[in-house]
Amino acid sequence: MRSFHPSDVVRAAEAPLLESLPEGTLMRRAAYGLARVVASELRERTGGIAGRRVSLLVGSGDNGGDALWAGTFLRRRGVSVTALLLDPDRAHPAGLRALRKAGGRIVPATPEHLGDPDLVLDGIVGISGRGPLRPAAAALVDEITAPIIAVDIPSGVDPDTGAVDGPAITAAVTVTFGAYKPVHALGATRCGRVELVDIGLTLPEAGLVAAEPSEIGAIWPVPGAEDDKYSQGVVGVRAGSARYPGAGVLCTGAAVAATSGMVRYAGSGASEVLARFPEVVVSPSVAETGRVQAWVVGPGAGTDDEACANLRDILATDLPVLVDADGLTLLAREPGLVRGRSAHTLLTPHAGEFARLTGNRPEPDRVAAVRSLAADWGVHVLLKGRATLVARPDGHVFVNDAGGSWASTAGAGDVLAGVIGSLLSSGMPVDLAAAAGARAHALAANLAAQDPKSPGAAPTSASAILSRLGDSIRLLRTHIAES
Ligand SMILES: NC(=O)C1=CN([C@@H]2O[C@H](COP(=O)(O)OP(=O)(O)OC[C@H]3O[C@@H](n4cnc5c(N)ncnc54)[C@H](O)[C@@H]3O)[C@@H](O)[C@H]2O)[C@@H](O)CC1
Ligand SMILES: [K+]
Repeated sequence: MRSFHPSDVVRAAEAPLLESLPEGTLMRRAAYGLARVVASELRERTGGIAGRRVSLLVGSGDNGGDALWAGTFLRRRGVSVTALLLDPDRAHPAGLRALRKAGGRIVPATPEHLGDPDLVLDGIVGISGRGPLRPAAAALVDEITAPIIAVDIPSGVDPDTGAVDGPAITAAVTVTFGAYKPVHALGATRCGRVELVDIGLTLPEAGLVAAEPSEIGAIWPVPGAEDDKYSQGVVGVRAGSARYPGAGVLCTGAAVAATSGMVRYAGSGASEVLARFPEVVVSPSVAETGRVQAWVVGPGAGTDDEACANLRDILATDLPVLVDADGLTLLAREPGLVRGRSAHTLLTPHAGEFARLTGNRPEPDRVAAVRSLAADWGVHVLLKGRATLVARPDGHVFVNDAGGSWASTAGAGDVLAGVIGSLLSSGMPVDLAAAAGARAHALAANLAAQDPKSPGAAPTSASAILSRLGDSIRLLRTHIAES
């Protein structure tokens, strides 16, 4: 698992080292690692290091100090370094002295001093930064055409929430120190590739984690020698309606593709489902559906009296239940249906549905928002987005950065619900089922946007995502062999 630690935890972990090590050691350790990444980027991008040009954007804190020290180390490798000071009176004194001694140029942060660098280091603010870039920094950043390497975090992006509320850095690479911070998962599009430099911190267990592909591949259920169609889990899908028959087809099809267990469908779209997936066992109603080990209820299922009665009946079982889409709209009116359940419930809202459930949109602190709903209602919550979050009632959160936004298309949520429902029926713990499903779904969407016969990517569709689920799961499972 990759762990993400908020800034107060990182600061607390730094404190004993700052006490015990000679002054400046920790910063030089960080800056040395940073300089190595910068050097290798220079080599990769320009074919060499000596004689290349690097500009440093230097703010008023230790983040600027890191940049100045990295500039000092780069000078020693023959790089031409210019430090642009945003707040000359408050720039890190020891870092300034060191860079000056090493032959770096030190100038005020104005556009005419930017020059034509090969790379720019963003040392404007680190984990103590709050809010967007201030106007002078924003104006300077606007002029930059060279790739930016962010020091610790991309400035202007909130380190703990990844929220952006105005001008901010978009980096090609982010070099972080001691620990990954939440921004590296929640604001991944601003960070580019993230490199971690170990500075020897001892950290507590994290409350925000991301599963590695190999870990998901390793837990994905596949049939064993003793398995039959029932032993692998049977999922019931109550999705689709006369108005939205496609939701039933997509959700059920995804459940079929995700595991080898059996899929039962209950609802008015049975003939459409059967026409596309003859392996599904259909019945016209929830009451007539045979035994299942988990339910998915809600995608395109409507909000009429019958849909409401079905939701009640399904939630009255002692089985894990995933509630999505129309099911969430109904729940918003009657949260009592899930609050008292003894079995697990997983709610899978997008931001708008989240607002319907809680009265507030989840931004800007999506992690806090999802934790609060999970704890309040005693449920698991999967909040959809570029970074999908899965919160347990105890506050533990999985994050999955989709690595692309191709899944932002109609019906993609129905596919996600089917995948996770299938994993739930296999007996997988709810948070892992949700995290694994989110990962496989995002990967399938990225695959669907690509074409092996031509480079690049193009918009895709829920049906195409469904058709690439098998490839996605195969890819996740091959990571087991690789790692
Ligand atoms: N403490 C240490 O020894 C180490 C700290 N490290 C670096 O230190 C950073 C944290 O440094 P600091 O706590 O000094 O603070 P920062 O450098 O993150 O921020 C400096 C100051 O910027 C101001 N500021 C806040 N928001 C701003 C904004 N939007 N625009 C402009 N200015 C703003 C504030 O006055 C803040 O105190 C880390 O991110 C990391 O880069 C690393 O060198 C590792 C070791
Ligand atoms: K920074």
